Amino acid sequence: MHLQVFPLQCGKVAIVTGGSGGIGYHTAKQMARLDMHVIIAGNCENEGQEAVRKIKEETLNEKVNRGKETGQFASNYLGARGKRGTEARHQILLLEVEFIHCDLASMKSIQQFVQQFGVKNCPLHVLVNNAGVMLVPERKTEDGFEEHFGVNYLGHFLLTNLLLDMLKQSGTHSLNARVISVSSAVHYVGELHLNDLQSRYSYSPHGAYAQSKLALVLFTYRLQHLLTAEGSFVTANVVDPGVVDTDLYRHVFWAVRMVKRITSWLFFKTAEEGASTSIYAAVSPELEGVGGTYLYNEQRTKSVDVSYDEELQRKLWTESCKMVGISDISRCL
Ligand SMILES: NC(=O)c1ccc[n+]([C@@H]2O[C@H](COP(=O)([O-])OP(=O)(O)OC[C@H]3O[C@@H](n4cnc5c(N)ncnc54)[C@H](O)[C@@H]3O)[C@@H](O)[C@H]2O)c1
Repeated sequence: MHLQVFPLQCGKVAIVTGGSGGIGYHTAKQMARLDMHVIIAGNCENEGQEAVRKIKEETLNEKVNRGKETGQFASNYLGARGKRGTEARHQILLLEVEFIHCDLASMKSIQQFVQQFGVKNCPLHVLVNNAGVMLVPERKTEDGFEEHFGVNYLGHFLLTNLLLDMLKQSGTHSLNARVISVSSAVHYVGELHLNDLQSRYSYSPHGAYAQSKLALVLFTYRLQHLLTAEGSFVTANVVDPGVVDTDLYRHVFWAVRMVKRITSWLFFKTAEEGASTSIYAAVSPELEGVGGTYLYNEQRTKSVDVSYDEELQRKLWTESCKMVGISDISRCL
């Protein structure tokens, strides 16, 4: 698959949830390649730090070469020998990619993450709501939400709302801040049970996963509606990465996993290919000022009919505000 090349994004800051592995890792890495400052938000410190180390290692040489070409980077930083050179190299390694703990299954952890990020006092240009779980056994998040709904949707709903002011402050007329939420083609068969969002009365892992991904689409369209209404320079789009060979399938029945292992080269995208639409949504100049779209294979396409139901979008938003206890409810309506 052809991966597009995008202009450098120097000075921009991005958060990628679940950036320690799979599609999120390659999204974070590609953004770091484009000179963005990337924060990986994840629920496992070891995996997060390992991802940071790998991204730095893999992107450093490219940056050095690019710097050599312009003659600036190398002389300013890496051209320096001895102690100054070591210090400069160290400084580069400290910058540009970092991990901050954020467990989307815990509202407290999400709030702590936002606080920690806020202390940095830096702008926020791109938020990629990428993290997700699929077909996990029936269980609840720390706050008692069904896990697919809680992690895939509600955690991102809260995170986005808590970061919204920072995104609004960072977006400009010519360079909008962007919110990208990673959904799935499974949303086409999803049903939103407003009277049973927690799947209390009937639970199936497939149904719960599909509902969470449909909720992300409805959320994105409602968010875009609200942002447009108040004239914010922030856009929200939703992405379908396709069928991608990652750890997401670890809870799938073992026989299916065996078949997947044998046939993955035939039917599955690599994680790097799977990240391409998220990156496109995050940085493509073609999408400047464009929001409320469903993107697949770097193209705009239609999501399921019910996702355009504005009444349903509004009801889900209101219900979500109640569930996460956002006090400033006027902002949510
Ligand atoms: N792989 C596919 O075929 C496919 C298809 C459609 C959509 N998606 C979506 O793409 C996104 C990325 O999935 P992937 O395929 O890279 O899977 P993956 O399992 O490799 O990555 C998921 C990431 O989410 C993180 N995560 C899980 N629970 C978390 C929590 N409580 N808090 C914070 N982070 C958490 C994991 O640590 C991991 O980094 C998911 O939203 C998934 O639903 C994937």
